[in-house]
Amino acid sequence: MKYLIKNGQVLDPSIGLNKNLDILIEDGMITEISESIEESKADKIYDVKGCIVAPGFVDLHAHLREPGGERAETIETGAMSAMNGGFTHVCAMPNTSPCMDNAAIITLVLDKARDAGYAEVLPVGAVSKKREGKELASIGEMVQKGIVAISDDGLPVATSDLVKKALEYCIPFNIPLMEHAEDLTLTKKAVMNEGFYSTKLGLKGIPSIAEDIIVARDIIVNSYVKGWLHIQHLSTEFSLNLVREAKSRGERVTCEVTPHHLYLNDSYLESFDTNYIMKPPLRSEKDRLALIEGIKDGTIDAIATDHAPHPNEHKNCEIDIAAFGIIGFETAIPVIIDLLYHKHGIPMERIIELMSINPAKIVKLEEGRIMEGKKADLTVLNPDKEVTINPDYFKSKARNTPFKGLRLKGSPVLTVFGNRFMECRVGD
Ligand SMILES: NC(=O)N[C@@H](CC(=O)O)C(=O)O
Ligand SMILES: [Zn+2]
Ligand SMILES: [Zn+2]
Repeated sequence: MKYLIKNGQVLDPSIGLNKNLDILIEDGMITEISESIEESKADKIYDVKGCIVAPGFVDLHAHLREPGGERAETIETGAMSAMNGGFTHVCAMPNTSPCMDNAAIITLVLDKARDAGYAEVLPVGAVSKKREGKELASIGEMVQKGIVAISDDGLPVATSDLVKKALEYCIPFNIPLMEHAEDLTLTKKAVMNEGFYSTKLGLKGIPSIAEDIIVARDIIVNSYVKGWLHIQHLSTEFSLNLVREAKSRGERVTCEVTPHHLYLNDSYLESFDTNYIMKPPLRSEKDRLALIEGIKDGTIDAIATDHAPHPNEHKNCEIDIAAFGIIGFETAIPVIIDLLYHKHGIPMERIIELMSINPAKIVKLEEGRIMEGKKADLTVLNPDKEVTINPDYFKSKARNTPFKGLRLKGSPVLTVFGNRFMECRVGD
């Protein structure tokens, strides 16, 4: 099959490309890019006038739940949902059951992802065996199978000793240790950010220092061993400053933030809706604005969804027993384009850097350049199309989103990865 993507604004900041161009794709490869390509050359034509054609978006942080959590999501539904949201690559966190802590299970995940044939799945191996925080998992063997990072996500790396060993172990493989920064001694039975709203609502708070203490610990260890630390779902102003300072000292520290921590704050908990419950919790307005500053000044490397599907019964319950986490693939582009591009005037190039170029670099992807002779790896989005988010269109099995019914400006339109094409639909 030959596909022609016509009339899009092709934007690839990594090679300084910003031009209205047509793209011809044959057998999954880009064979021609030029100002006007004859329609007769293609079997199928997508006219994407008014849309941005960007290198495929890469999500550094997602939970696909397989094996073990298939009632919430499978690798197939997760990878399909990712493509419907505009992602061509997603990193799968290892908190499955059994946990992704050995070569055999990494192979299983990759086989299932290949059979599914949607977004490419990049597995992240556990730091410790069974994520118990006692001894290192078989990291070397997992690297051979294709893990792109290690993380005990859902939990912090348990001890300074383990952080040190894990960072040292990763140096020859040149992969990051991805940290879920939460000091568990400070977060027991807590449900939301500690502050004005937790006091007002009478809910037990998760203090911002629970995150900051672990970020500080890890930065100290990382500067000592000269490793590569990546902070996951960073949510506080203080942690952001720690990362900013580490970067200014030339240390190798990268970080991601989620669309929900950029868009929402802890005041939304007044609704008592369990779809506002996640880890880290939605923070104060001051923290949220600091994160937007971090987007503007370059401190933040990537936007990652932390797509965390849960079955309905784990959310349809009292707030203090609800599961933490929300789905994110299919709302990321509308939330980010509406907020960062339209409301904060952040250039589209910077958004593409945060959602494609930088995350692709972190997991060392070769694809993604919009050039003749390269594999087609594209995210097409319409920045001016308004959508009312409607989970009925979602490909994810789960429905735990706080963005249902929200009207947002910006929508994914088409995702292309090789021969895999998906026309996106996330709302009306
Ligand atoms: N973010 C969450 O609230 N939950 C994640 C775990 C995690 O990312 O820490 C999950 O696996 O459900
Ligand atoms: Zn986490
Ligand atoms: Zn996570």
